[in-house]
Amino acid sequence: MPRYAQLVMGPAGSGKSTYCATMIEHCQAINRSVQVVNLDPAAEHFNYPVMADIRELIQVDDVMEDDSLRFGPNGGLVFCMEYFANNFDWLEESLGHVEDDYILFDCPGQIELYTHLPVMRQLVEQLQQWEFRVCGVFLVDSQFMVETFKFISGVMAALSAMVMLEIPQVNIMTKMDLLSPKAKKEIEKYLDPDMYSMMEDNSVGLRSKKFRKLTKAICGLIDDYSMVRFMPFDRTDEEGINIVLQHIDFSIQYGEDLEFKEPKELNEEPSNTNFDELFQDKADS
Ligand SMILES: Nc1nc2c(ncn2[C@@H]2O[C@H](COP(=O)(O)OP(=O)(O)OP(=O)(O)O)[C@@H](O)[C@H]2O)c(=O)[nH]1
Ligand SMILES: [Mg+2]
Repeated sequence: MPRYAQLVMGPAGSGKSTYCATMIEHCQAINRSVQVVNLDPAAEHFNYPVMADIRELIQVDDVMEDDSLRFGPNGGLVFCMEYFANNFDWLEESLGHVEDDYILFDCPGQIELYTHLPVMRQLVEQLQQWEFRVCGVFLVDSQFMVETFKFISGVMAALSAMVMLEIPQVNIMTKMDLLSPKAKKEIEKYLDPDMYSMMEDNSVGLRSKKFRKLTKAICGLIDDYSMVRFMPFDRTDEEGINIVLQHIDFSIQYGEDLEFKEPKELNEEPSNTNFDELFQDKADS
């Protein structure tokens, strides 16, 4: 039986932990069993129950306080993640093996983890060895996406992760609930954008010919990978959350091997099933 995982990635503060908490709530509501593993050794608090927490293995504060290491917060985090990569047996033990596992991994926000450090790739390979089908979920804050150049840099970050990890990836624009109706309209063109026309729109502001050429080359690269699509994520919109989840499920073929389960039978009748009486009461009043 395959197992399923979402690797929830994205820059600092993009909403990864909130995404995990929202997904868990949503899955509980639709009666689906999903667990979260916290992989952020610097996390202080999160609003979801965890199945496993990397801080049981190592914490950034301990690394920073260690006199022989003397790391700052970023170096400390990289050290923790490398330590984690050398101790995957801790994760194996924490995960156990439940049939049809579906696990969200809430990752740290340091962007270098997804662009050039090998840790996340090692994690993906390890998960695949444990029969997980892994989908990358890359989050970008919609607040930063309302201008073309910010958008391009967000896309480049998502693209680096995709090229580095070589797994299916779904890109998500978070915090849609914070946008004004005008900004919401504006952002629609960024969800499924045409990079070239987007560049043309802004080329008046480009400083030099060289800069314009470089931007054009970058837009071409993004277009070639055809991965510029973003899905909007509004944590207050259940239907939208469901669409995102279906999209991710589809990319890892979740549900194809599931066995049909009979719904649980109710043992006793609920107490207020005397509908005749109920309607009669209503009609009388
Ligand atoms: N209104 C709104 N706020 C959000 C949403 N997602 C996240 N936030 C807020 O954004 C801030 C950062 O969210 P987190 O979920 O902690 O982000 P993160 O990516 O886990 O952050 P790091 O783990 O520090 O990298 C918090 O104050 C959240 O309440 C959202 O969809 N809507
Ligand atoms: Mg977080």
